[in-house]
Amino acid sequence: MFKDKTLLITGGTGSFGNTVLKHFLHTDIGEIRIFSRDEKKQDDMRKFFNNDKLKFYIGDVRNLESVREAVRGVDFIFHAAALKQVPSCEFFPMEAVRTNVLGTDNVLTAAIDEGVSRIVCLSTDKAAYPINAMGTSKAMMEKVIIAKSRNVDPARTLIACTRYGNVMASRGSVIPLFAEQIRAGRALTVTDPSMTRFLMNLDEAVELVLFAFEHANQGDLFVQKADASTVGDLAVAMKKLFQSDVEVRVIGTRHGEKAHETLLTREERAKAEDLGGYFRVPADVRDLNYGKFVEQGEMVAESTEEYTSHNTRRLTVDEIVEKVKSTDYIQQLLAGV
Ligand SMILES: O=c1ccn([C@@H]2O[C@H](COP(=O)(O)OP(=O)(O)O[C@H]3O[C@H](CO)[C@H](O)[C@H](O)[C@H]3O)[C@@H](O)[C@H]2O)c(=O)[nH]1
Repeated sequence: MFKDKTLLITGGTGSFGNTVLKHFLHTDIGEIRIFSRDEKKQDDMRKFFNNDKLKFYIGDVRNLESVREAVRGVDFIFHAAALKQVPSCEFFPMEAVRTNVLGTDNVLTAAIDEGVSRIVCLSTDKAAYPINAMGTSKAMMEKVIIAKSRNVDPARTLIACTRYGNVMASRGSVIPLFAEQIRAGRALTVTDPSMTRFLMNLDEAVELVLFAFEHANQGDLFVQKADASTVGDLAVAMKKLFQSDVEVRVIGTRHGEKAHETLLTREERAKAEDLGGYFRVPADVRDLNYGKFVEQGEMVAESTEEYTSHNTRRLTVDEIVEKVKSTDYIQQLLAGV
């Protein structure tokens, strides 16, 4: 599907963008455009990949004109640009609104006007039953996606969404933090040992986007089934991996944190289609006129449980060690790079 096509990745200098390039740059794809705000990161990538298929656009999803320029002539978009750190969004919620909600609206507006044929947007488990500003802004982003998708012909522009769990070793996340603490011989700062998170690696995150890309109907939301771990077990696994005997110190939860994450709400799971490794949640395509449902009776959702990091399969400490060890970040640390 990608032969000779042009793919735009918003927020493309992040770990997701880099992993997509690892998978795609040497295929028969025509061009990959990286759109982001940071000229330094773009320059590093330009030098690192040194490939004519790769083009760079400086801009900000908050600025529609800059998005329009990058979208011109594009066939497909992976929309990854976001503010995604939970604590910082708690302090600057309007910044999350500007990037995650208004920015997504800009990307979709430009894409629809330009007739981009497929767009996959990246969301997070924190958007399901959100309690923090980051999750709330991503929940609104999902609503913008579905509302936009209702008014566009899928044969011209198809829009889908994916929801991730925690991507292991992503920038600013707990695994690099624990690794640094171990290297410095300091105690591991565990917020709450019983807190759970879905653990995904970057390749799985890209697989999820590609699965959505291939299988989506208009407005669909996709999640990948994933295993989870407690933070306490993650700390034990990191100590085991680095053969360290540093202490573990419990510091209490941070701003806006949930004990457990939800990949599918109960309502979504009731209508989700089980596709083996993935769930597809179709968009609610009813219009605003509920009269016909009242007259003809309404389908009642089955009583299904939500899909959370608490009720999914729990990894053992040894499984966490293996999973964490598979990340490039840890491989490089172990190799002393
Ligand atoms: O010093 C710390 C920091 C974090 N944690 C715990 O480790 C787990 C993971 O924390 P991260 O900061 O790595 O991740 P979050 O769950 O807060 O959010 C992360 O996952 C999101 C997706 O769900 C987004 O990708 C977001 O960018 C990323 O920060 C949490 O239970 C947290 O409480 C600790 O125990 N000690």
